[in-house]
Amino acid sequence: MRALAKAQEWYGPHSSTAAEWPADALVPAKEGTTISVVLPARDEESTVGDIVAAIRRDLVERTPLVDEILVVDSNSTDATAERAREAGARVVAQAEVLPHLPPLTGKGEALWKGLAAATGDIIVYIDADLRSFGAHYVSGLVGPLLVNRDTHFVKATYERPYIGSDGVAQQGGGGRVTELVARPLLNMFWPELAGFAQPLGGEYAARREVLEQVPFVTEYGVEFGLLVDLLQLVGLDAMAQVDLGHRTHTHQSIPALGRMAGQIMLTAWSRLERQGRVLASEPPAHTLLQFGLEGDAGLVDVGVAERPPLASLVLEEDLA
Ligand SMILES: O=c1ccn([C@@H]2O[C@H](COP(=O)(O)OP(=O)(O)O[C@H]3O[C@H](CO)[C@@H](O)[C@H](O)[C@H]3O)[C@@H](O)[C@H]2O)c(=O)[nH]1
Ligand SMILES: O=C(O)[C@H](O)COP(=O)(O)O
Repeated sequence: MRALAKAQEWYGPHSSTAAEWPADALVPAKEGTTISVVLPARDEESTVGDIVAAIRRDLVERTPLVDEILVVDSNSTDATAERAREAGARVVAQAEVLPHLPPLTGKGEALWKGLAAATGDIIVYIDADLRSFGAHYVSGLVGPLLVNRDTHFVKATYERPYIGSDGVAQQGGGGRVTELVARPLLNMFWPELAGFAQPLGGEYAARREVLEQVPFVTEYGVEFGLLVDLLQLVGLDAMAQVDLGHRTHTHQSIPALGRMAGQIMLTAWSRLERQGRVLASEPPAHTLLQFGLEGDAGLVDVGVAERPPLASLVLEEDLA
């Protein structure tokens, strides 16, 4: 109960809206701090170009807030890399960053490789499948970091509709894994984080030095793992939330969300074990039996791997 009260106390002083952080007012606060926007992208040729072009136009050319736009091409089989490059991003292939390491897959891997390849002091992660992107997403997320040196991590919140195949938007219907899995788990085990309304959202910003000190779970466990690990590393008062308005993106199918849910549950389990809060007599299974519409069934692996804190790797390589 005390932790939940802490979340409630945190909410007011650590919440703001994007309108409070106009890009041009933030430029003087940079004082030499460099900002990289990193977009993980797997087969996002239809959206990535517009997002990159908007950042370039509004936050590089019109207002000099962003120093680098980096797209991590996550094994795309479409024209994602070309579209991103044409729009003005630097593009790196996920497998070609730190190529001496055995490659892993998934979104978390793309984010970790993006951190390794980007140069900025502040890293802003933005999903490349957004259909509602505006430059205020980036300025809103960096605002609290530029203005308050004690803030280390800023997470977005927004209204998330579900847009059906008929194009009709159902208000508040999006974020199904968020509502059915992630938020219940956080409220049960890390109630201090209950004030983060969109814990799974792909838009957040942080100082490089803190991101380099935490592990990155591969696949879709990455956002859940980062929230829990950063809470432990920097504490709730160094974390903030900014309302970016609304967010629409490409929805995944229910079976795909089932796999995402499994990855998030395994991430939560790994953190409970690491924090000494559960003692397992055997590890949880990481396979999921899923059924198709034709009654067909198949096993899928929802196990997640983990990259170590980037700083530990750099240190190891320096010592070698
Ligand atoms: O192997 C992958 C999978 C995804 N992505 C990219 O990551 C972003 C988000 O992925 P998406 O498949 O669209 O995820 P969502 O269904 O939108 O899942 C939500 O919930 C996930 C779990 O927390 C978060 O990782 C997502 O950012 C969040 O939008 C997109 O730009 C993808 O192209 C990769 O780069 N590599
Ligand atoms: O964040 C989530 O819960 C997942 O991305 C699913 O989102 P959706 O229900 O809007 O597709």
